[in-house]
Amino acid sequence: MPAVIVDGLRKHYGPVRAVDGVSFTVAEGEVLALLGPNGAGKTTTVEILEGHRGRDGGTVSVLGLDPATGGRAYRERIGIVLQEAGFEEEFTVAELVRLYAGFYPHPRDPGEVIEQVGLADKAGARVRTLSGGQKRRLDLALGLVGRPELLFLDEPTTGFDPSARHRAWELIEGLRALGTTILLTTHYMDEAQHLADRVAVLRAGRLVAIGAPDALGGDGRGSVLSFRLPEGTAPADLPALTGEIKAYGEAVDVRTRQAARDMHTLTGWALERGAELTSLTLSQPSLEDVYLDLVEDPGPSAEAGREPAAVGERFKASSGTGREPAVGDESAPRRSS
Ligand SMILES: Nc1ncnc2c1ncn2[C@@H]1O[C@H](COP(=O)(O)OP(=O)(O)OP(=O)(O)O)[C@@H](O)[C@H]1O
Repeated sequence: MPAVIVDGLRKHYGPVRAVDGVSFTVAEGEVLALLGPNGAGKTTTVEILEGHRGRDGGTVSVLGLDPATGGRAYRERIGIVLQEAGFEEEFTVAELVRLYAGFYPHPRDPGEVIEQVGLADKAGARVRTLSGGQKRRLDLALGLVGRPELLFLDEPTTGFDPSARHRAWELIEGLRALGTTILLTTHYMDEAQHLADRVAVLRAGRLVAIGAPDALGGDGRGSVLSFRLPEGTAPADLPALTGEIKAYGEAVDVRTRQAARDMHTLTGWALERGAELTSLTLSQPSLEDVYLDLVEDPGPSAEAGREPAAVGERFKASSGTGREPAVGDESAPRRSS
């Protein structure tokens, strides 16, 4: 049985359809990354799964329980790392991690967790003296200490320096290796690519694609033909290609589904001119390219009533709106924002 089953989930705030009929599953031990622009509905979805927001429709099962009614038994089995945690500032790091450990029946060793997140030298420091990135690491420690079966990570490395980010990734990979199911939100495509077994892309409250990071978009992704313009030529001089041409100064990218044909046209054109095509490469679009296609493409009218794109389909989306979330206030253990 999947660790998470979400079916037809809906949450509306007046006219705003924050989550508008979203369905997906997360397998036991899987890492799923929820992606989407600001206001797409990621936090709302995650907070419903955490049991911190109510829903207006649909069914949700997490670890076999309904988060809305699972109570303490449910909260003891999950870990939550929030985007912006409010801390008990006068505690020391060690005191706070120990305090949280006390909320759970089978906690990890607080000292070990502090070490794992790289705060050993700050164990005795008061929380208010920590830097922003160090507070985020403390967040992570508090999410881990209860030995959760399922961990929710809301933008877990925002504000981390590059080495702290890699350390956090290693930590998350370690948890995955131990069989922890992880649902994370992130705006970093490299993070999703690195950590996630699958990514789900939300846009304006709807799921527009779900699949492995390398397969998102499937055959529909096409290829990217990249080269530098030969000297003395402009993009306007290029021959007609089947793919879409984008020039960035002298660098040109062609997104194409007919790579052989476009490559042939292009190299023929260069040969005729006695020109060289330097840095000519053929590659797959990055997760970021595919993501931007998904969230930037046409207006909302194009997606009404659409099902999430199966891998291999063309999918469309446009960006969501900004948000001012009012975080639900039910239930401990959870820090207030
Ligand atoms: N408590 C609330 N009251 C009213 N509208 C809300 C509330 N919470 C969220 N919304 C709206 O719901 C939509 C989805 O917001 P949500 O916070 O889920 O987006 P998100 O994908 O997490 O965004 P971000 O990347 O900025 O964190 C937005 O339009 C937001 O303004």
